[in-house]
Amino acid sequence: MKRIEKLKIQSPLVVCITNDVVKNFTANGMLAAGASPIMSGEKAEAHDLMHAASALLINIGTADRAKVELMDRMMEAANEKGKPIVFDPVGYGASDFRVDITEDLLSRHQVSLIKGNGGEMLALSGAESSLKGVDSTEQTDTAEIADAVYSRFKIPALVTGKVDALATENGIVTMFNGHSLQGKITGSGCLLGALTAGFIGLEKEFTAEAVVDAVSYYNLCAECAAAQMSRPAPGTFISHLIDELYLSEDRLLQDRTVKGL
Ligand SMILES: Nc1ncnc2c1ncn2[C@@H]1O[C@H](COP(=O)(O)OP(=O)(O)O)[C@@H](O)[C@H]1O
Ligand SMILES: Cc1ncsc1CCOP(=O)(O)O
Repeated sequence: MKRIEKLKIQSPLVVCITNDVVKNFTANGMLAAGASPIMSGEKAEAHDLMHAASALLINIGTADRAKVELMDRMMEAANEKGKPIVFDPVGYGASDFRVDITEDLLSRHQVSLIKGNGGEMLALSGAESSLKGVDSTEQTDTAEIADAVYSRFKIPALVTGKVDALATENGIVTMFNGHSLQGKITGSGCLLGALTAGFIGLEKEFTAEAVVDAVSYYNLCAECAAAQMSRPAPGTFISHLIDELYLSEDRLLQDRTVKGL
């Protein structure tokens, strides 16, 4: 079965421990694409939720001390049950708190994919980075950044931007789809993290193909969304993007532009 069809039929359950800004947008985007999101605020339900789930998303965008405990318990349960984890270090480098919690969680749990924008991921690699809050102003090539993060952690690394890059033990894949309006709505990268967890969850473990399809499908839907609009602008783009995630099918992936897979 093709991957998009499989997502829509199997609807993998993804536990999303994500930030307060994007919860609603993430849930709507996941549902539209065919996945089944569940958000949680209670660590006591970690084992039950991760038993039923196909994957876990951890996004530190509005983490506080209590949420870090929740993330810790969810990651522990996911590792125990062999469920893949996607980790999104939103705003890494913007504060010592974000750096400390990321380093701690990544040192104590096994993660299948780390994903973030250029600024976050360059900082995570240990280099000087330009980040303004949660937004990247980084000009460094995303492929170079992905490679640097992979070299540091030996965990597959996805770096987003105009060009997206995935680094794994097999080298670098670059992906060229997407629309500039994705950079003008909040939660664009966060939703991609959740979708990626759904695509990896379908396969039960990380595969580069699943991540490349997740990124390409999302970005091609964004291109289609913008093409529907007579005056492309952020407000209506959000609705069109959700609609395209719902309406599009596997054949859309024939239009993807990918190098290195
Ligand atoms: N200028 C752009 N052109 C095409 N796609 C983009 C552009 N900026 C961001 N994207 C896409 O938007 C999504 C989010 O990327 P990004 O803006 O880097 O993340 P974040 O929202 O975490 O800062 C990715 O799918 C990426 O490919
Ligand atoms: C604005 C903001 N502040 C904390 S988390 C967040 C959302 C960031 O979402 P994204 O990185 O996907 O644009």
